[in-house]
Amino acid sequence: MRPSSALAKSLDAADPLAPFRADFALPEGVVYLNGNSLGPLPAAVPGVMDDVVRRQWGERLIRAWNDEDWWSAPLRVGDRIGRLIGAAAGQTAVGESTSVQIFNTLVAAARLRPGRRVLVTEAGNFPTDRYLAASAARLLGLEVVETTADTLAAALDRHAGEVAVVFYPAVDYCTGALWDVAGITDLAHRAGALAMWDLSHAAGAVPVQVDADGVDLAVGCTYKYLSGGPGSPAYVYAAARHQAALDLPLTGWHGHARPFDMADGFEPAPDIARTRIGTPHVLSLLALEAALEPLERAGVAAVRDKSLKLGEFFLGCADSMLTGLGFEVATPRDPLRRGNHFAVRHPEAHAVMAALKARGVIGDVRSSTVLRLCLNGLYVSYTDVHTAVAAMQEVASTGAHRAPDFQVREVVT
Ligand SMILES: Cc1ncc(COP(=O)(O)O)c(C=O)c1O
Ligand SMILES: Nc1c(O)cccc1C(=O)C[C@H](N)C(=O)O
Repeated sequence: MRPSSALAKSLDAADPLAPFRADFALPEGVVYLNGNSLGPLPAAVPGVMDDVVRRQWGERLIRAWNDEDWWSAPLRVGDRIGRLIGAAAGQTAVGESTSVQIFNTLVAAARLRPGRRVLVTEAGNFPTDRYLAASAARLLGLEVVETTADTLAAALDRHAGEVAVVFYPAVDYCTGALWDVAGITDLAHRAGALAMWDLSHAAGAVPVQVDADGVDLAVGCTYKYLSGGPGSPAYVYAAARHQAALDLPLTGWHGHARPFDMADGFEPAPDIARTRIGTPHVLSLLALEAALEPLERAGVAAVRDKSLKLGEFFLGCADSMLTGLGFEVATPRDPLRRGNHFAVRHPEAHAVMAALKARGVIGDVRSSTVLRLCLNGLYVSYTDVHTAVAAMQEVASTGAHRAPDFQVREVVT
């Protein structure tokens, strides 16, 4: 059937996840397709934060570390995120920023393979991942080799016996391509290397099975598909088999085996707690904890199923409404090879996105010509998708984006 607003309406009426939209405080008149950058505010979070700030902090004061169990929050919330990425309990902790966790975990990963001098990363990895891989390599005297999924096997052969870690993103932040976590992890292992993954664009969006896939280490941010809020703390996964040997460069007191002994020397906790560093960002951490509930209730598999259906509907709309208007879908069409956002090239992407935002359709732009549109099945509707594509058609066919207002590039794109 030809994609239309009527079809969108009927698909919405039959959508079992439609009620989950009410779990998010989305403003009226906004089509929010930027959950791959900042997930929307879950409706329950303001009430929880009011309690955390006024009662827990305001009234319980320092006692809240025990009474409200602030102390255990990094591992408690870690286990909840662990369930979303296929990790059994005791292997995931929350805290610090994604960048800090990437550096800390990557150095520790390389230290698990002493004598190996190569760190393999993915050429299109998010900039912070590449910058930090380069810095970790400088610190450890390693060489960084950038590969793509197509060139990885050859690079591992070329550097046989030398590769310490293969560090890949599960979903490409720009194109939305989904990498084969199990297959690449296996390749890394066959080369004697460890596999470390950045799950930022995958966790909560696509089914990830870190334990079943034999992943060694992983990190990810929580403000995208987990809706933890701007700057919410990242998570680190360390497979149980590696924890006792994990030599992390940032040895803060929260990762000590007995933090309140205030001992002279650092003795790492025997388990995942050693990945803790300093005092967690408690307010953000507790906002994140409250934010996870709708996704947990819906289940990642159901969200993924709907997101893929939204994707098919989007492709149908794009094929029938955007042809000849300068747009080109850059994300793989194969559902097995795409994550949860679409990359659509347009030579005037910044101006087009500015015009779309003026019409209430919010996405973002990367690599100057790529519009990113995130179709998160948890709260995006078929009608949203149709509205967005209709706005793209209207803007590009009328040249509305060429208005002077839309020629100014914003600081955050
Ligand atoms: C793949 C990936 N890694 C890391 C980050 C960000 O790291 P941080 O939260 O430290 O800014 C992002 C997004 O900003 C990302 O997309
Ligand atoms: N982390 C962000 C930020 O601090 C400001 C604005 C956007 C972001 C993002 O999350 C960008 C995102 N990781 C990306 O895929 O481009």
